[in-house]
Amino acid sequence: MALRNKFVAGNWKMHLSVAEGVALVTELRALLDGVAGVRVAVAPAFTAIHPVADALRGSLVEIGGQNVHWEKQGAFTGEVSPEMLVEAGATCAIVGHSERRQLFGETDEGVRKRARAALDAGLTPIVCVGETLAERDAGRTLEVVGAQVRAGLEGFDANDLAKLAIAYEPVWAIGTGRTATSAQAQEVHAAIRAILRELVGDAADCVPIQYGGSVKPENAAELMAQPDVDGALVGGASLSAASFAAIVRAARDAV
Ligand SMILES: O=C(CO)COP(=O)(O)O
Repeated sequence: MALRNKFVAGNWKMHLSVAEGVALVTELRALLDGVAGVRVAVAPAFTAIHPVADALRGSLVEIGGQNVHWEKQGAFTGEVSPEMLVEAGATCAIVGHSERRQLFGETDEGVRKRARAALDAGLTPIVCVGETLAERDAGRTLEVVGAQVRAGLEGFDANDLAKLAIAYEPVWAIGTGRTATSAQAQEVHAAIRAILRELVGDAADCVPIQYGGSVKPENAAELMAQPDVDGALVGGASLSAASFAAIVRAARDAV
């Protein structure tokens, strides 16, 4: 699968102060010295993006926002624009995380607008999709995830898709210690790839699809050995430089 590099991103969520974040990436860049062929990013809280970017200057580790608004500026209290993220040093932005959808009412339409604006500003959107446990138990996983993918990417062409990533994060696996099996992940990733192929043909093969949900050094290699699992979006295990670096190495080795 030389068509796409593995892409591993750490979502720090509402964790780590500026000092803790800077210390973590200082250790991380040393641990990843010489590790090539994998795209790596960390997504700190907004307040830590600039200092963490400074601490990563000259390293291959990139910075992401945990969310991004679609307007450039204006009366949108609590939001951050794509241009602001770029200025602070970010190169990517998570959009549509299940915590945003479930706790803060974000919709597929908003996710699409955030992804569009991120792309237009030169950021790589990481578009998150995933089913709840009730939806999986009802046999609706592919229907729910498929609908999120189609709605979130409506109007996007092959050029756009070449510049974004998708993260499949089953809600029941996030922060629970309960990982999808590699076969469960592969099934959904392959279904997402099939939808992308319907939308943009062979360009679908270039889109990295990350898996997220209790990814740890112990399960990363098996997950990423699946043909359509192109990396990981890591929560808890990204809060330690050693475990995040181990997951990055697993991605590098799982060609
Ligand atoms: O939500 C996640 C990443 O965005 C996954 O979180 P955990 O790795 O802590 O399960």
